Amino acid sequence: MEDTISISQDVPDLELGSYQTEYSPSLVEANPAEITFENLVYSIQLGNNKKINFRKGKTISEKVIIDNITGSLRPGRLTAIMGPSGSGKTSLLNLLSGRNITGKVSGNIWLNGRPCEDGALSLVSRFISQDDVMLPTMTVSEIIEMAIRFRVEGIGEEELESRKKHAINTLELEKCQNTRIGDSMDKGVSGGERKRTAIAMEMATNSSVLFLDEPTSGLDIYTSLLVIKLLKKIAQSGQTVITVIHQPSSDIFNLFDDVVLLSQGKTVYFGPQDQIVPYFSKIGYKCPNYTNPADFMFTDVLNESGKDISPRTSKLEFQKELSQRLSEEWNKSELANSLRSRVQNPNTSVINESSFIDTINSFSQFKLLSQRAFKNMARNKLMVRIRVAQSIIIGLIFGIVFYDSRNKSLEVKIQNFMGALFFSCISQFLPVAVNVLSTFSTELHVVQRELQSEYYSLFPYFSAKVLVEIPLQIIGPIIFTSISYYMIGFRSEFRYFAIHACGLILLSLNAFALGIFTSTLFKSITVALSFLPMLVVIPMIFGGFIVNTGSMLGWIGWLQWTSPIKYAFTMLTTNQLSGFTIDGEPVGDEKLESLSLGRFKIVGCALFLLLLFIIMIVASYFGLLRITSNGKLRTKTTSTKKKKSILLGNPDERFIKNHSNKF
Ligand SMILES: Nc1ncnc2c1ncn2[C@@H]1O[C@H](COP(=O)(O)OP(=O)(O)OP(=O)(O)O)[C@@H](O)[C@H]1O
Repeated sequence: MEDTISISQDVPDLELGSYQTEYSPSLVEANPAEITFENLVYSIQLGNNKKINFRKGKTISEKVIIDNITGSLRPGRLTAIMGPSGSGKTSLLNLLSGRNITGKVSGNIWLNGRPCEDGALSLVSRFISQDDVMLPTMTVSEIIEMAIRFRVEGIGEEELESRKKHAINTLELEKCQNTRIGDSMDKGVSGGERKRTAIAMEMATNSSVLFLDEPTSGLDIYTSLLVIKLLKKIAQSGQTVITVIHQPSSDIFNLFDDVVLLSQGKTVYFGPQDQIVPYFSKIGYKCPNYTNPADFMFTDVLNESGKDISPRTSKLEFQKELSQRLSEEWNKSELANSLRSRVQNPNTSVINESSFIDTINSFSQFKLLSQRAFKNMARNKLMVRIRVAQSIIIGLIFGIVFYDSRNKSLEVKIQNFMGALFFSCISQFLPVAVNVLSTFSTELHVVQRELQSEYYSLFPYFSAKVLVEIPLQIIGPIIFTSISYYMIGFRSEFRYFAIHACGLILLSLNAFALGIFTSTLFKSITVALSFLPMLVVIPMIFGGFIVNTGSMLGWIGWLQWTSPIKYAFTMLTTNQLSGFTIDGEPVGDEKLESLSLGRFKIVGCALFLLLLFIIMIVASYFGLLRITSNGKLRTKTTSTKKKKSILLGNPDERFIKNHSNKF
C-alpha cells in the first residue's frame, strides 16, 4: 500500500492528513464503468397547481426540470455537478441513478454501451443522499458496522473490524464513534458528524459507480476538503464518482476532473475542469486572476448583470434567456462536439457479475434486521416505558373505578361489567394505534432511505419489524389484565382470566397493524394522525356497546363485521356472561341475547380477530411497498433479473458497429 497519496500531477499538493496511510478504497477491484446519456429530458406534471403564463395566455401543466442533456461520465474521474439552486443538479443525479423519479423521462442512458434508462444503474452504484436520516438509537460505529454486514455475506469479524476502522479513521469519526446518532429530542452527534457517518456507511463497501448529493453540505472547510480528497482517491482507484456540489472552494474545485454546469435544467458546460476557464473566456466571460473559477461561474456567468436586458423583463425571464443563450453557445462549441462524439463511441468493455452491488441473502437480512429492531426497541426506553406505564395506570384506574363490581346489585354489576369490558377494549386499541403510528412514521424515513440504497428488501424488514413488535403488544394487555381483572371482580377461575387477556392481546395486535397501515397511507405524519380517529371511531361505534348492532339498518349494519372491537367485546362479554345464573335463572345468557352481538362465540371471535390482524398486516405490507417504491424508475424492464441480464449482455447495436473491436 502507498504511504502517501499523490492526488494528481495538475492539482495542488494538498496535505491529506493521517488517514492517508491507513485507508485504501480499493477493497474490491472496481469494474470500469462509463455512463453515457443522450437527450435526457425530465419533466413533471404540475397537477392542480397549474402555472398560468399570463403573457401568452396559456396554462402550463408541465415543468421541464432536465432539458435535453447529453454527456459522458468516465471511470477513474471525479465529476462535479454544479449550478445555482433549483438548476436541476439533484434531479440529474436521481435520474441517472434511477432514484426518486416522479415525473416523465425521455432520452437514453447507457452503462458501457448497455441501455439502462430504466434505473438499472442502481444495481452497480452506491448513492449518498443529502438526506442523512439514520436510526437515532444506534451509535456511529454500529451504523457503519451494520452497513458493512448488509453488503458483505458472511464477513469475518477481522475484516469487518478492519473495514469499519478504515471508514471511521477516514472520515475522522474516532471521537464520536460510540455516540448515538440522536434526534431533536435526544441530542446525539453533531450535524457534520452525522453527515460524515452517512458517507462512511457507503464508503465501507465498494462499487463501480458512486453518486453523492452534496456530500460537503454542513461540513467545515477542512472536512469538506478531506471528503473531496477521499472521493478523488476513490475515483483514481478506477471508480466513476459523480457528486453534486454547492459553491466549492478553489482547493476543492481544483480536485475535480470534470465539471457539469447546469442552469435552468440546461447544460452550460460539460467537460474537463481545467478547460472551463478558457472556454468561458472564449465566449466572453473572462475569469480575473486569483479568482475562484467556481465563484466566477456563479456570480459573473450564471448571474451576469442584466445590462442588455430590457428593464421590463422579470428576473425569471432574464434567467431563462441567459440559460438559453449559454446553452446555445455550449452546443455550438468544440468541447460539446467532442462530448457528443464520445457519447457515440463509449467504452464498451464487458460488465461482469462483480460489478453489481452486493447484498446479503434475505434470511441473513431478516436476522440482522431482527437484531437491530430488538436493540432499537430496548434502547427506545421511553416508548417501552410509556407503553408499560400506560397499561399500569389505565389498569389501576379501571380497577379503582369499577372496584369489586361482582358484589354490587345485579343491575349495577351488569352495567359496570359492560362498561369495564367495552372500555378495556378501547384502552387496548386507541393508544396502541396512536403510539405505533407516531413511532413508525419516524422510522419510515430511515427505512425508505435504506431501501433506496438497497441495503435490504422490504419483506425481511417487515417480517423482522412485526416479529419484534409482537411481544410488546402482548405484554401491554397482560399487565393491564393482571391489574384490573381481579380488582373489578370478573369471574375468578384462571381460564376466564386467560380468555380475557387473549381477547385484549388479539385486539392490541389489530391496533398495531392499523397503526402501521395508517402510516403507509400518507406521506405526512400530521395527516395520518388526523385521519386515524376516523379509522378508530368506526370500529368503536360498531363495537356492540354504544349502539345495539342488532337494531342497525341492514345497509350499514355489515360494518360491525369489520370492527375488531366488536369481536373483542363479544369475546370478553361472552366469557363473563355465558352460563351465568342467579337462583337457576340464566341471567347472563338473557343479557347476551339482548345485546344482539351475533352468532359468533369466543373461539369464532378469536379467529376473526386473527383473520383481521392478518388482513391488516398484509395490507400494511402492500401499503409500505407502494410508498417505498414511489420514485423508483418504472419503465419497460422492471425486474432486477432482466436489468442484470441486459447489463451483462452485448452493447447496443449502434455501438457494436462503432466498436467492433472493443469487447
Ligand atoms: N417532484 C417535483 N415536483 C415539483 N418540482 C420539482 C420536483 N423535483 C424537482 N422539482 C423542481 O425542479 C427544480 C430542480 O430541482 P433540483 O432539486 O434538481 O435542484 P438543485 O439544483 O439540486 O437545487 P438545490 O441546489 O437547491 O438542491 C426545482 O425548481 C425544483 O423545485
